Amino acid sequence: MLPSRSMLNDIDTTTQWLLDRTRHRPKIAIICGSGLGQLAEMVEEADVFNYKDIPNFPVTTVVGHKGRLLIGILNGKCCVCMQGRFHSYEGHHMYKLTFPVRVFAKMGIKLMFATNACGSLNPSYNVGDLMIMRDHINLPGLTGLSPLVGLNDERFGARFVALSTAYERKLKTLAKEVAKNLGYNFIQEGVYMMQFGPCFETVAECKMARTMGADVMGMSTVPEVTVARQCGIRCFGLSLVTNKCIIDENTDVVANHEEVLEIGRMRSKDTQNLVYAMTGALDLEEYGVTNNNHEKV
Ligand SMILES: O=P(O)(O)O[C@H]1O[C@H](CO)[C@@H](O)[C@H]1O
Ligand code: HPA
Repeated sequence: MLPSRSMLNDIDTTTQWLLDRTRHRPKIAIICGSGLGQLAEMVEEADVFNYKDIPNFPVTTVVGHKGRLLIGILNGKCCVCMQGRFHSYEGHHMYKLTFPVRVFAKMGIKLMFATNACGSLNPSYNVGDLMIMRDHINLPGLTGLSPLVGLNDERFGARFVALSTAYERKLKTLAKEVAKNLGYNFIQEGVYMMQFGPCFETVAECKMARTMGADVMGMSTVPEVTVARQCGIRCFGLSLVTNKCIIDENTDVVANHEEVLEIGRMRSKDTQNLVYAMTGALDLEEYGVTNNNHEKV
């Protein structure tokens, strides 16, 4: 279903509903990927909302995605954190699965950190590596499935959105500095390819993706970043390599979601520490935040 005028009005309703129920005024949004939900537990003084209680919010159906929104303080910065995201393969229209991002824009969010689990295509990557997203390839988008298809509400941004600057350069640099200070020797920087899911890729698809320039494959993040960029939100993407994509027809090893969650748990603390340190190091004034009050006035 394409967005209608009334669906666009739902954004205002949901934003106001949340702002009426929290004293916080977040400037940073964080989205937790599969198995990475523990990140949300670091948010202090949190007002917590179950997705099912938030008007117009979709609900999560995937194991490893808890379905809670937390609004509070992370390392001195006011954040909203999605403990669990929505995926197109769950049956959500791209417009609906990115609904929270538009709500965030209305709330005044300036920066978005999106995390995800992914399979690696790049032979030099290892399971457990964290990849800073340099860029993405939007396979569904290139074949006509974009969250920006349909009615465009100019309040959120332009009809035609430039994505050559999808991932903020300053945030990539900051991530590398912070990772170095933390002594991480498992940091990569590369290109994430989104496929629609929910099937893991065939061998031929992996070979195609590698040829096209992808370092990792996943089934999320790109719609959220697309909408965030339309709204002028600066984005940072972090992918945890939870498995290697299978590029050999003669093996019986197969990808599976349990392994994805297990590696997520294994790297949970390291991912948390990186996001925590980055958040603390951010100078929000550089991102147009002049009033850094945490609370409503
Ligand atoms: O992208 P996130 O939400 O981290 O989840 C990844 O893990 C799931 C597959 O195991 C897929 O949903 C894939 O996109
Ligand atoms: N492919 C697609 N999505 C994924 C993978 C994968 O191998 N691992 C985790 N999410």
